[in-house]
This record gives sequence, C-alpha cells and structure tokens, in this order.
Amino acid sequence: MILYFGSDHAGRELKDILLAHAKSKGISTTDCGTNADLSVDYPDYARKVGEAVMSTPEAYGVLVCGTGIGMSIAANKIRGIRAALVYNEETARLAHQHNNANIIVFGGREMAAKDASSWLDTFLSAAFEGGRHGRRIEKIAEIEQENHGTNP
Ligand SMILES: O=C(CO)[C@H](O)[C@H](O)[C@H](O)COP(=O)(O)O
Repeated sequence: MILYFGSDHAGRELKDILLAHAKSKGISTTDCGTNADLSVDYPDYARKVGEAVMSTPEAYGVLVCGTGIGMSIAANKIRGIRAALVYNEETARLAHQHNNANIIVFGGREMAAKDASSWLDTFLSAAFEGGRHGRRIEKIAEIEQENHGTNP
C-alpha cells in the first residue's frame, strides 16, 4: 500500500502531521504538496493526489484543506475517485467498509490532529464489505458515465 498526501495552505500543517504519522507506522508515502506557506488552490492538489491514486495499484489518498469540503468536491470529479470527508471514528470506518473510499479527506481548520491521526488508522485498517455496498458503488460508476446536462 502507498499513501499519497496533498493539501492546500489551510491543510498543510495537518497534512504534514498525518504524513509523519503514516511514516512512523512504516507505510509508504508520497507528499504531493503543498510545502510552502503561500496561499494555493486546493483543486491543484486534489488533482495531483487523485490522478496518482488512479494510476497506482493499492494506493490511497489523504487530502486536507480548511474544511475538507473543497478537496472532497474537487477529488470526486476524477473518474474512479471516491473521496470521503470524515469527522469521527465511525465515518472513517464506514468510508472504507461501505463506500470503498480511495481518498480520505480532513478539514485542517476543523479537527484536532490527534483525532484525525486516529481516524486515518481506522480508515486504513477497515476493509470494504462488498455485497449490497458493491452494488451501490457500481451505481455511482454508472452516474459518472452519464451526461447530466447543465445547471442553468
Ligand atoms: O475549499 C475550502 C472550503 O471548502 C477549503 O477549506 C480551503 O482551504 C479554504 O477555502 C481556503 O481559504 P483561504 O481563505 O484562502 O485560506
């Protein structure tokens, strides 16, 4: 397993803490940035991590922005990405067990690093349950393939 990490400026501190936490557990990691104090745009990092996850076997992504919302919206535009913003132990576990999320998202301005580190562990140690959840994932993939027009 490899974990790709990305954040904007608002998520950088938590991203770096989670990255160090994963490394301390012996997990292979790649830091896709940001690594400067400058204000940056979260879709650039959602794209980097999302594309890396989609092109690497057994890869997961970890994305952090201020709330986690922008990163979730952006990453979920990439076909095949299921990015889940989590906010407690149960959502972290179910994101994997039920949604087969391949990116876990955190809000750097909204949650404590100690909690987020524990939620990352919970997410990684859970397994997709398949069954009825597999059917629902397939329906999500069908939605991705359709043309839904515009919102005038
Ligand atoms: O997109 C977001 C909100 O959903 C992220 O939280 C961003 O990190 C945030 O908008 C950045 O805000 P800033 O005022 O540019 O620091």
